[in-house]
Amino acid sequence: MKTMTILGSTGSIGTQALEVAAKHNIKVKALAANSDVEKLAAQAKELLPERVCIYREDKKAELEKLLSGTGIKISTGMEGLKEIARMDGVDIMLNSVVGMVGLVPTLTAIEKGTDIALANKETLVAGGELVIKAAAEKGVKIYPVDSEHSAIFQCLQGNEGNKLKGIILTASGGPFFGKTKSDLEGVTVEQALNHPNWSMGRKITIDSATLMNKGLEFIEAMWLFKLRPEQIEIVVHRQSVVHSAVEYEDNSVIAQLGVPDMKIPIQYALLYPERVECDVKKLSLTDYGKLTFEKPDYDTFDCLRACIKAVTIGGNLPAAVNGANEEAVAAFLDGRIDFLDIGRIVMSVCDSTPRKEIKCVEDVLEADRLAREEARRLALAMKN
Ligand SMILES: NC(=O)C1=CN([C@@H]2O[C@H](COP(=O)(O)OP(=O)(O)OC[C@H]3O[C@@H](n4cnc5c(N)ncnc54)[C@H](OP(=O)(O)O)[C@@H]3O)[C@@H](O)[C@H]2O)C=CC1
Ligand SMILES: CC(=O)[C@@H](O)[C@H](O)COP(=O)(O)O
Ligand SMILES: [Mn+2]
Repeated sequence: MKTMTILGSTGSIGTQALEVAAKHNIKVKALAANSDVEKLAAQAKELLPERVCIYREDKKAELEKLLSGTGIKISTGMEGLKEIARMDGVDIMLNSVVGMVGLVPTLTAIEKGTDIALANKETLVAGGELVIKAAAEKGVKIYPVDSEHSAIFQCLQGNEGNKLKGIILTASGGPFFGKTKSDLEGVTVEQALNHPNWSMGRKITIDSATLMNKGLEFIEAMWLFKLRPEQIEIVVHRQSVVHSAVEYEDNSVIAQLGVPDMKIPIQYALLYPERVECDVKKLSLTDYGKLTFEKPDYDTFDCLRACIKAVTIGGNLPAAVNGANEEAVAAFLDGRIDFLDIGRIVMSVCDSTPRKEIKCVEDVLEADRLAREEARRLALAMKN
Protein backbone atom coordinates (compact mmCIF):
# COMPACT_ATOMS: atom_id res chain seq x y z
CA MET A 1 0.00 0.00 0.00
CA LYS A 2 1.28 3.45 -0.93
CA THR A 3 1.91 5.77 2.04
CA MET A 4 1.82 9.54 2.32
CA THR A 5 1.91 12.48 4.71
CA ILE A 6 0.10 15.78 4.20
CA LEU A 7 1.21 19.21 5.36
CA GLY A 8 -1.81 21.51 5.08
CA SER A 9 -4.43 18.75 5.27
CA THR A 10 -7.26 21.08 6.30
CA GLY A 11 -6.94 23.40 3.29
CA SER A 12 -8.41 23.36 -0.19
CA ILE A 13 -5.67 21.14 -1.68
CA GLY A 14 -5.27 19.07 1.51
CA THR A 15 -8.93 18.09 1.73
CA GLN A 16 -9.12 17.20 -1.97
CA ALA A 17 -5.94 15.14 -1.57
CA LEU A 18 -7.58 13.20 1.27
CA GLU A 19 -10.45 12.31 -1.08
CA VAL A 20 -7.93 11.12 -3.68
CA ALA A 21 -6.08 9.10 -1.02
CA ALA A 22 -9.32 7.46 0.14
CA LYS A 23 -10.38 6.54 -3.39
CA HIS A 24 -7.01 5.02 -4.26
CA ASN A 25 -6.24 3.32 -0.97
CA ILE A 26 -3.25 5.45 0.00
CA LYS A 27 -2.40 5.19 3.72
CA VAL A 28 -2.07 8.63 5.33
CA LYS A 29 0.62 8.47 8.02
CA ALA A 30 0.60 12.09 9.19
CA LEU A 31 -1.40 15.29 8.93
CA ALA A 32 -0.54 18.91 9.69
CA ALA A 33 -2.43 22.18 9.88
CA ASN A 34 -1.91 25.67 11.25
CA SER A 35 -4.81 26.34 13.62
CA ASP A 36 -7.96 24.53 12.53
CA VAL A 37 -7.99 22.06 15.42
CA GLU A 38 -11.51 20.78 14.88
CA LYS A 39 -11.01 19.87 11.24
CA LEU A 40 -7.60 18.36 11.92
CA ALA A 41 -8.99 16.29 14.80
CA ALA A 42 -11.89 15.06 12.67
CA GLN A 43 -9.49 13.99 9.92
CA ALA A 44 -7.20 12.30 12.44
CA LYS A 45 -10.04 10.40 14.12
CA GLU A 46 -11.14 9.05 10.77
CA LEU A 47 -7.72 8.15 9.38
CA LEU A 48 -5.78 7.33 12.56
CA PRO A 49 -2.39 8.60 11.32
CA GLU A 50 0.72 7.99 13.45
CA ARG A 51 1.29 11.70 13.93
CA VAL A 52 -0.39 15.09 13.65
CA CYS A 53 1.13 18.54 13.90
CA ILE A 54 -0.74 21.69 14.81
CA TYR A 55 1.63 24.52 14.03
CA ARG A 56 0.19 26.90 16.62
CA GLU A 57 1.46 25.89 20.04
CA ASP A 58 -1.52 27.60 21.73
CA LYS A 59 -3.88 25.12 20.04
CA LYS A 60 -2.10 22.00 21.27
CA ALA A 61 -4.09 21.47 24.48
CA GLU A 62 -7.38 21.61 22.58
CA LEU A 63 -6.12 19.07 20.04
CA GLU A 64 -4.83 16.77 22.80
CA LYS A 65 -8.28 16.83 24.36
CA LEU A 66 -10.01 16.04 21.06
CA LEU A 67 -7.60 13.18 20.29
CA SER A 68 -7.28 11.72 23.78
CA GLY A 69 -7.23 7.93 23.79
CA THR A 70 -6.30 7.64 20.10
CA GLY A 71 -2.54 7.19 20.70
CA ILE A 72 -1.76 9.65 17.90
CA LYS A 73 1.45 11.61 18.56
CA ILE A 74 0.89 15.37 18.58
CA SER A 75 3.54 17.98 17.90
CA THR A 76 3.65 21.70 17.14
CA GLY A 77 5.57 24.40 15.31
CA MET A 78 8.33 24.02 12.75
CA GLU A 79 9.80 21.12 14.73
CA GLY A 80 6.48 19.30 14.36
CA LEU A 81 6.45 19.83 10.59
CA LYS A 82 10.06 18.64 10.37
CA GLU A 83 9.24 15.52 12.41
CA ILE A 84 6.60 14.64 9.83
CA ALA A 85 8.98 15.39 6.97
CA ARG A 86 11.54 13.00 8.55
CA MET A 87 9.16 10.09 9.12
CA ASP A 88 10.25 6.61 8.01
CA GLY A 89 8.34 4.54 5.48
CA VAL A 90 6.67 7.42 3.64
CA ASP A 91 6.43 7.15 -0.15
CA ILE A 92 5.41 10.74 -0.75
CA MET A 93 4.86 13.93 1.26
CA LEU A 94 2.25 16.33 -0.06
CA ASN A 95 3.24 19.88 0.82
CA SER A 96 0.06 21.90 0.59
CA VAL A 97 0.62 24.49 3.28
CA VAL A 98 0.23 28.08 2.19
CA GLY A 99 3.27 30.34 2.28
CA MET A 100 7.02 30.01 2.46
CA VAL A 101 6.73 28.35 5.87
CA GLY A 102 6.71 25.22 3.66
CA LEU A 103 10.32 25.66 2.61
CA VAL A 104 12.10 24.12 5.61
CA PRO A 105 9.88 20.99 5.77
CA THR A 106 10.40 20.52 2.02
CA LEU A 107 14.17 20.61 2.50
CA THR A 108 13.85 18.22 5.46
CA ALA A 109 11.87 15.69 3.40
CA ILE A 110 14.45 15.92 0.63
CA GLU A 111 17.22 15.32 3.16
CA LYS A 112 15.32 12.23 4.32
CA GLY A 113 15.00 11.05 0.69
CA THR A 114 11.18 11.27 0.55
CA ASP A 115 9.54 12.22 -2.75
CA ILE A 116 7.37 15.33 -2.69
CA ALA A 117 4.07 16.31 -4.28
CA LEU A 118 4.42 20.08 -4.26
CA ALA A 119 1.45 22.42 -4.22
CA ASN A 120 3.19 24.98 -2.02
CA LYS A 121 4.61 27.20 -4.80
CA GLU A 122 6.06 29.77 -2.37
CA THR A 123 8.67 27.14 -1.44
CA LEU A 124 10.12 27.15 -4.95
CA VAL A 125 9.79 30.88 -5.39
CA ALA A 126 11.72 31.66 -2.23
CA GLY A 127 14.21 28.80 -2.21
CA GLY A 128 14.03 27.19 -5.65
CA GLU A 129 17.76 26.94 -6.21
CA LEU A 130 18.35 25.16 -2.88
CA VAL A 131 15.36 22.84 -3.28
CA ILE A 132 16.14 21.74 -6.84
CA LYS A 133 19.84 21.25 -6.07
CA ALA A 134 19.13 19.24 -2.91
CA ALA A 135 16.51 17.08 -4.69
CA ALA A 136 18.94 16.31 -7.53
CA GLU A 137 21.69 15.38 -5.05
CA LYS A 138 19.39 13.07 -3.11
CA GLY A 139 17.60 11.64 -6.16
CA VAL A 140 14.28 12.89 -4.74
CA LYS A 141 11.40 13.45 -7.17
CA ILE A 142 9.31 16.61 -6.99
CA TYR A 143 5.90 16.10 -8.59
CA PRO A 144 4.14 19.40 -9.35
CA VAL A 145 0.58 19.79 -8.08
CA ASP A 146 -0.02 23.36 -9.29
CA SER A 147 -2.34 22.86 -12.29
CA GLU A 148 -0.16 24.66 -14.85
CA HIS A 149 3.02 22.90 -13.75
CA SER A 150 1.27 19.56 -13.67
CA ALA A 151 0.09 20.30 -17.23
CA ILE A 152 3.65 21.06 -18.34
CA PHE A 153 4.93 17.95 -16.55
CA GLN A 154 2.25 15.86 -18.28
CA CYS A 155 3.15 17.33 -21.69
CA LEU A 156 6.79 16.41 -21.14
CA GLN A 157 6.05 12.71 -20.62
CA GLY A 158 7.44 10.57 -23.43
CA ASN A 159 9.53 13.44 -24.76
CA GLU A 160 12.59 12.93 -22.60
CA GLY A 161 15.66 13.78 -24.65
CA ASN A 162 13.81 16.28 -26.85
CA LYS A 163 14.88 19.84 -26.26
CA LEU A 164 12.20 22.10 -24.82
CA LYS A 165 11.99 25.42 -26.66
CA GLY A 166 9.69 27.02 -24.16
CA ILE A 167 6.34 26.89 -22.40
CA ILE A 168 3.02 28.66 -22.61
CA LEU A 169 1.82 29.38 -19.08
CA THR A 170 -1.90 30.02 -19.08
CA ALA A 171 -3.60 32.49 -16.72
CA SER A 172 -7.30 32.89 -16.11
CA GLY A 173 -6.79 36.64 -15.69
CA GLY A 174 -8.67 36.48 -12.39
CA PRO A 175 -11.78 38.47 -11.42
CA PHE A 176 -10.34 41.79 -12.62
CA PHE A 177 -9.28 40.93 -16.16
CA GLY A 178 -9.80 43.88 -18.50
CA LYS A 179 -9.89 46.41 -15.64
CA THR A 180 -7.67 49.48 -15.46
CA LYS A 181 -5.94 50.73 -12.32
CA SER A 182 -8.63 53.35 -11.83
CA ASP A 183 -11.32 50.63 -12.06
CA LEU A 184 -9.51 48.80 -9.27
CA GLU A 185 -9.48 51.68 -6.78
CA GLY A 186 -11.39 50.51 -3.73
CA VAL A 187 -12.37 47.00 -4.87
CA THR A 188 -13.46 44.93 -1.90
CA VAL A 189 -12.07 41.73 -0.41
CA GLU A 190 -15.24 39.97 -1.48
CA GLN A 191 -14.81 41.09 -5.10
CA ALA A 192 -11.16 40.02 -5.10
CA LEU A 193 -12.07 36.60 -3.68
CA ASN A 194 -14.51 35.98 -6.53
CA HIS A 195 -12.32 33.85 -8.82
CA PRO A 196 -14.01 33.08 -12.15
CA ASN A 197 -13.05 29.37 -12.36
CA TRP A 198 -11.36 27.95 -9.27
CA SER A 199 -12.42 27.51 -5.67
CA MET A 200 -9.21 27.84 -3.63
CA GLY A 201 -7.79 29.13 -0.35
CA ARG A 202 -8.00 32.86 0.35
CA LYS A 203 -4.34 33.74 -0.15
CA ILE A 204 -3.95 32.14 -3.58
CA THR A 205 -7.31 33.58 -4.66
CA ILE A 206 -6.08 37.09 -3.91
CA ASP A 207 -2.82 36.22 -5.71
CA SER A 208 -4.89 35.30 -8.76
CA ALA A 209 -6.70 38.63 -8.59
CA THR A 210 -3.41 40.61 -8.48
CA LEU A 211 -1.76 38.22 -11.00
CA MET A 212 0.93 37.61 -8.35
CA ASN A 213 -0.07 33.98 -8.71
CA LYS A 214 1.08 34.01 -12.32
CA GLY A 215 4.30 35.73 -11.32
CA LEU A 216 4.91 33.08 -8.64
CA GLU A 217 4.11 30.38 -11.20
CA PHE A 218 6.54 31.93 -13.69
CA ILE A 219 9.33 31.53 -11.12
CA GLU A 220 8.08 28.09 -10.07
CA ALA A 221 8.22 26.95 -13.72
CA MET A 222 11.77 28.26 -14.15
CA TRP A 223 12.98 26.06 -11.29
CA LEU A 224 10.92 22.97 -12.02
CA PHE A 225 11.69 22.85 -15.74
CA LYS A 226 15.07 24.63 -15.86
CA LEU A 227 13.84 27.51 -18.02
CA ARG A 228 15.07 31.03 -18.63
CA PRO A 229 12.55 33.92 -18.40
CA GLU A 230 12.48 34.41 -22.18
CA GLN A 231 11.34 30.80 -22.61
CA ILE A 232 8.05 31.46 -20.80
CA GLU A 233 5.07 33.11 -22.47
CA ILE A 234 2.12 34.01 -20.26
CA VAL A 235 -1.21 33.84 -22.09
CA VAL A 236 -4.55 34.82 -20.60
CA HIS A 237 -7.03 32.05 -21.22
CA ARG A 238 -10.29 32.94 -19.47
CA GLN A 239 -11.83 29.46 -19.45
CA SER A 240 -9.00 27.61 -17.55
CA VAL A 241 -9.40 24.54 -19.77
CA VAL A 242 -5.96 24.58 -21.38
CA HIS A 243 -3.85 24.27 -18.25
CA SER A 244 -0.56 25.13 -20.04
CA ALA A 245 1.49 23.91 -22.99
CA VAL A 246 5.04 23.09 -24.03
CA GLU A 247 6.77 23.96 -27.28
CA TYR A 248 9.46 21.78 -28.85
CA GLU A 249 12.24 22.56 -31.33
CA ASP A 250 9.99 21.67 -34.28
CA ASN A 251 7.48 24.35 -33.17
CA SER A 252 5.02 21.65 -32.20
CA VAL A 253 2.98 22.73 -29.17
CA ILE A 254 1.53 20.12 -26.82
CA ALA A 255 -1.06 21.19 -24.27
CA GLN A 256 -2.92 19.48 -21.43
CA LEU A 257 -6.66 20.14 -21.15
CA GLY A 258 -9.34 19.30 -18.63
CA VAL A 259 -12.11 20.86 -16.59
CA PRO A 260 -10.78 23.21 -13.90
CA ASP A 261 -10.60 20.72 -11.03
CA MET A 262 -7.51 20.20 -8.87
CA LYS A 263 -8.27 16.51 -8.35
CA ILE A 264 -6.58 15.71 -11.69
CA PRO A 265 -3.18 17.27 -10.88
CA ILE A 266 -3.34 16.09 -7.25
CA GLN A 267 -4.04 12.51 -8.33
CA TYR A 268 -1.41 12.58 -11.08
CA ALA A 269 1.23 13.74 -8.58
CA LEU A 270 0.26 11.12 -6.01
CA LEU A 271 -0.11 8.17 -8.40
CA TYR A 272 2.45 9.05 -11.08
CA PRO A 273 2.85 7.57 -13.66
CA GLU A 274 -0.55 5.86 -13.41
CA ARG A 275 -3.63 7.35 -15.02
CA VAL A 276 -6.70 5.89 -13.38
CA GLU A 277 -10.31 6.94 -12.83
CA CYS A 278 -10.65 10.38 -11.24
CA ASP A 279 -13.77 11.92 -9.70
CA VAL A 280 -13.99 14.92 -12.03
CA LYS A 281 -16.38 16.00 -14.73
CA LYS A 282 -15.51 14.89 -18.26
CA LEU A 283 -14.37 17.77 -20.47
CA SER A 284 -16.79 18.66 -23.25
CA LEU A 285 -15.14 21.06 -25.68
CA THR A 286 -18.43 21.62 -27.49
CA ASP A 287 -20.04 22.77 -24.22
CA TYR A 288 -17.35 25.44 -24.07
CA GLY A 289 -17.68 26.16 -27.80
CA LYS A 290 -14.93 28.75 -27.79
CA LEU A 291 -11.55 28.97 -26.06
CA THR A 292 -9.89 32.39 -26.01
CA PHE A 293 -6.25 33.51 -25.67
CA GLU A 294 -5.06 37.06 -24.95
CA LYS A 295 -2.02 38.98 -23.76
CA PRO A 296 -1.72 39.86 -20.05
CA ASP A 297 -1.87 43.49 -18.95
CA TYR A 298 1.54 44.08 -17.38
CA ASP A 299 0.82 47.78 -16.72
CA THR A 300 -2.19 47.24 -14.49
CA PHE A 301 -0.89 44.22 -12.60
CA ASP A 302 2.26 45.40 -10.78
CA CYS A 303 2.79 42.08 -8.99
CA LEU A 304 3.31 40.21 -12.24
CA ARG A 305 5.90 42.74 -13.39
CA ALA A 306 7.61 42.64 -9.98
CA CYS A 307 7.98 38.84 -10.03
CA ILE A 308 9.52 38.81 -13.50
CA LYS A 309 11.85 41.63 -12.54
CA ALA A 310 12.80 39.82 -9.31
CA VAL A 311 13.62 36.52 -10.98
CA THR A 312 15.55 38.26 -13.75
CA ILE A 313 17.74 39.91 -11.09
CA GLY A 314 17.82 36.64 -9.12
CA GLY A 315 19.53 35.97 -5.76
CA ASN A 316 17.38 37.05 -2.81
CA LEU A 317 14.88 39.04 -4.93
CA PRO A 318 12.30 36.27 -5.53
CA ALA A 319 12.23 35.50 -1.78
CA ALA A 320 11.82 39.22 -1.10
CA VAL A 321 8.86 39.75 -3.43
CA ASN A 322 7.22 36.60 -2.10
CA GLY A 323 7.64 37.66 1.54
CA ALA A 324 6.37 41.17 0.77
CA ASN A 325 3.34 39.71 -0.99
CA GLU A 326 2.49 37.36 1.90
CA GLU A 327 2.44 40.35 4.26
CA ALA A 328 0.54 42.58 1.83
CA VAL A 329 -2.15 39.96 1.13
CA ALA A 330 -2.65 39.41 4.86
CA ALA A 331 -3.01 43.18 5.34
CA PHE A 332 -5.54 43.42 2.49
CA LEU A 333 -7.58 40.49 3.83
CA ASP A 334 -7.57 42.20 7.25
CA GLY A 335 -8.89 45.40 5.70
CA ARG A 336 -5.72 47.31 6.57
CA ILE A 337 -4.75 48.30 2.99
CA ASP A 338 -6.41 48.68 -0.41
CA PHE A 339 -6.25 46.13 -3.21
CA LEU A 340 -3.86 48.25 -5.31
CA ASP A 341 -1.56 48.66 -2.30
CA ILE A 342 -0.59 45.00 -2.63
CA GLY A 343 1.10 45.70 -5.97
CA ARG A 344 2.60 48.94 -4.65
CA ILE A 345 4.16 47.13 -1.69
CA VAL A 346 5.48 44.20 -3.73
CA MET A 347 6.99 46.50 -6.37
CA SER A 348 8.46 48.84 -3.78
CA VAL A 349 10.16 45.95 -1.94
CA CYS A 350 11.44 44.62 -5.26
CA ASP A 351 12.90 48.02 -6.17
CA SER A 352 14.45 48.75 -2.76
CA THR A 353 15.98 45.35 -1.96
CA PRO A 354 19.69 45.07 -2.77
CA ARG A 355 20.64 41.84 -4.55
CA LYS A 356 22.42 39.22 -2.47
CA GLU A 357 23.49 35.68 -3.34
CA ILE A 358 21.49 32.84 -1.77
CA LYS A 359 23.92 30.23 -0.45
CA CYS A 360 21.91 28.50 2.24
CA VAL A 361 18.43 28.35 3.74
CA GLU A 362 19.32 31.00 6.34
CA ASP A 363 19.92 33.45 3.46
CA VAL A 364 16.37 32.78 2.20
CA LEU A 365 14.88 33.19 5.67
CA GLU A 366 16.77 36.46 6.13
CA ALA A 367 15.59 37.79 2.73
CA ASP A 368 12.04 36.85 3.69
CA ARG A 369 12.33 38.48 7.12
CA LEU A 370 13.69 41.78 5.78
CA ALA A 371 11.06 41.94 3.03
CA ARG A 372 8.24 41.32 5.50
CA GLU A 373 9.57 44.01 7.81
CA GLU A 374 9.62 46.53 4.96
CA ALA A 375 6.20 45.41 3.69
CA ARG A 376 4.69 45.86 7.18
CA ARG A 377 6.23 49.32 7.41
CA LEU A 378 4.77 50.26 4.02
CA ALA A 379 1.37 48.80 4.91
CA LEU A 380 1.28 50.83 8.10
CA ALA A 381 2.07 54.00 6.14
CA MET A 382 -0.73 53.18 3.67
CA LYS A 383 -3.19 52.20 6.40
CA ASN A 384 -6.79 52.98 5.43
N1 LIG B 1 -6.19 25.64 -3.83
C1 LIG B 1 -5.75 25.39 -5.04
O1 LIG B 1 -6.54 25.01 -5.93
C2 LIG B 1 -4.30 25.55 -5.37
C3 LIG B 1 -3.36 25.83 -4.39
N2 LIG B 1 -2.03 25.90 -4.71
C4 LIG B 1 -1.06 26.19 -3.67
O2 LIG B 1 -1.21 25.23 -2.63
C5 LIG B 1 -0.95 25.81 -1.36
C6 LIG B 1 -2.18 25.61 -0.48
O3 LIG B 1 -3.26 26.32 -1.04
P1 LIG B 1 -4.75 26.15 -0.51
O4 LIG B 1 -5.01 24.73 -0.22
O5 LIG B 1 -5.61 26.86 -1.47
O6 LIG B 1 -4.69 27.00 0.83
P2 LIG B 1 -5.70 26.96 2.08
O7 LIG B 1 -5.61 28.28 2.70
O8 LIG B 1 -7.01 26.43 1.67
O9 LIG B 1 -5.03 25.87 3.03
C7 LIG B 1 -3.77 26.08 3.60
C8 LIG B 1 -3.42 24.92 4.46
O10 LIG B 1 -2.13 25.13 5.02
C9 LIG B 1 -2.24 25.02 6.45
N3 LIG B 1 -1.19 25.84 7.03
C10 LIG B 1 -0.99 27.16 6.90
N4 LIG B 1 0.10 27.54 7.60
C11 LIG B 1 0.58 26.41 8.18
C12 LIG B 1 1.64 26.15 9.05
N5 LIG B 1 2.46 27.12 9.48
N6 LIG B 1 1.85 24.87 9.45
C13 LIG B 1 1.02 23.88 9.05
N7 LIG B 1 -0.02 24.07 8.23
C14 LIG B 1 -0.23 25.33 7.81
C15 LIG B 1 -3.65 25.46 6.76
O11 LIG B 1 -4.06 25.06 8.06
P3 LIG B 1 -5.34 25.76 8.79
O12 LIG B 1 -6.54 25.23 8.08
O13 LIG B 1 -5.24 25.31 10.19
O14 LIG B 1 -5.18 27.23 8.61
C16 LIG B 1 -4.36 24.73 5.65
O15 LIG B 1 -4.44 23.36 5.93
C17 LIG B 1 -0.61 27.28 -1.62
O16 LIG B 1 0.77 27.43 -1.72
C18 LIG B 1 -1.25 27.55 -2.98
O17 LIG B 1 -0.61 28.59 -3.68
C19 LIG B 1 -1.59 25.70 -5.98
C20 LIG B 1 -2.48 25.43 -6.97
C21 LIG B 1 -3.89 25.35 -6.77
C1 LIG C 1 -5.71 25.91 -9.82
C2 LIG C 1 -4.40 26.56 -9.92
O1 LIG C 1 -3.43 25.97 -10.30
C3 LIG C 1 -4.32 27.99 -9.58
O2 LIG C 1 -2.98 28.37 -9.37
C4 LIG C 1 -4.88 28.72 -10.76
O3 LIG C 1 -3.89 28.73 -11.72
C5 LIG C 1 -5.31 30.06 -10.42
O4 LIG C 1 -5.73 30.68 -11.57
P1 LIG C 1 -5.07 31.97 -12.21
O5 LIG C 1 -3.93 32.42 -11.37
O6 LIG C 1 -4.65 31.58 -13.58
O7 LIG C 1 -6.20 32.93 -12.16
MN1 LIG D 1 -1.82 27.37 -10.74
